[in-house]
Amino acid sequence: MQITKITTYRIPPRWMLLKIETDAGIVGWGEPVIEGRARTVETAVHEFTPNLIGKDPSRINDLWHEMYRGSFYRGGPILMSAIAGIDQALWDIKGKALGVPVYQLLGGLVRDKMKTYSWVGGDRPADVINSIRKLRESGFDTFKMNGTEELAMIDTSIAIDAAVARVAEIRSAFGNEIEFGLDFHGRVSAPMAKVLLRELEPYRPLFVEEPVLAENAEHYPHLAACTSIPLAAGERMYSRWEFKRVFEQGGISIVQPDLSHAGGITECLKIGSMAESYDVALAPHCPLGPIALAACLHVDFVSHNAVLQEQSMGIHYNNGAELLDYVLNRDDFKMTDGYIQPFTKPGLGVEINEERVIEASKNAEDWRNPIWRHPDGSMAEW
Ligand SMILES: O=C(O)[C@H](O)[C@@H](O)[C@@H](O)[C@H](O)CO
Ligand SMILES: [Mg+2]
Repeated sequence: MQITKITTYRIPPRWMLLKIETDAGIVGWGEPVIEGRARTVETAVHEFTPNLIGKDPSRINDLWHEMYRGSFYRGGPILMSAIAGIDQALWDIKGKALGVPVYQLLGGLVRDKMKTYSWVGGDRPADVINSIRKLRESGFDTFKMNGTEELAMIDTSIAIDAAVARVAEIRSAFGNEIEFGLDFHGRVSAPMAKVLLRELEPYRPLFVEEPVLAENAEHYPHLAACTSIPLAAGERMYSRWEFKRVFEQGGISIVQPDLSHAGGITECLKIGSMAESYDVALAPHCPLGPIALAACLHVDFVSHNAVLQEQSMGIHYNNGAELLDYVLNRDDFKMTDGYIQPFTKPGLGVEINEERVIEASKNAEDWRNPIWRHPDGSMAEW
């Protein structure tokens, strides 16, 4: 079999799908994207393309190394997202060619269903109580929200109390019938993270995500030493070589590699198994579309230390299209009480509605994350 064509489709709300065609008529789909840099990743995909046309798509490992090691300058969000989408599509092709779901090619199921969580509260966490109430009706009991709005490097007790009050309100409304993670979203400096973690301790969040920016990872062990709250990170780390330093120094209890940012199924499977050897849990990051989520789930279904899966249904970013809008058969994702059942179809197990994708790609807007500023006019982390 040979790769004959690679096509990319930038589509609302802020995703990109990639289609790899072969001379055997088998097609694979991937989802390479960095939110806000779709065009840059698209260029990176098409820079890899000439070297992929004519190649045997079954040689996923060799193609992965050629894309990764063949670039003198390697790693980082753009190249690793381009590689991720191509890798996902190659696994989709392999599963379809052999007539089995990808997880069967990775050793088969370690679980019968995968637990997911839902976002609530939006960019500026508000109205979370009603959102949680609504989502509980569809069986969810685990949620995630932003832990705070923008925060100065050294902020006030009022700002800290506002963040804590929101969490206290959730606990008093639902007790321990629900669990929730708090995403600090890189908005919190190391000094403020220490204060917030201490004040949040009594409410036992399930985890605190990106307690500081990924580039300040050296703080993870110190922050972990001053709290019992599990710390989570990973969406802005892009390869084993970044994760290994975090495993070595300790401090992170849950890693969240993004299957569309960190080199795809091939790389994230390795990151997950490295994590297991450090007794670190795996909870893949996925605020994106259906192919990204499917790729995550195939890794979850074969990873002993996979504990939770992010999915973007109803997420505050999905304006203009929802998670399953481009999927021909919504039952590809069988969700009951917040759990997703294993795929049954070959490959990634999701049939893309290509007609809808092509239509939507015709006038897809370029999504950009908001630019936030502090009251004094200085840049704030979004
Ligand atoms: O945990 C999450 O989903 C992420 O922090 C998410 O909010 C960001 O990755 C966002 O997609 C960036 O544009
Ligand atoms: Mg996050």
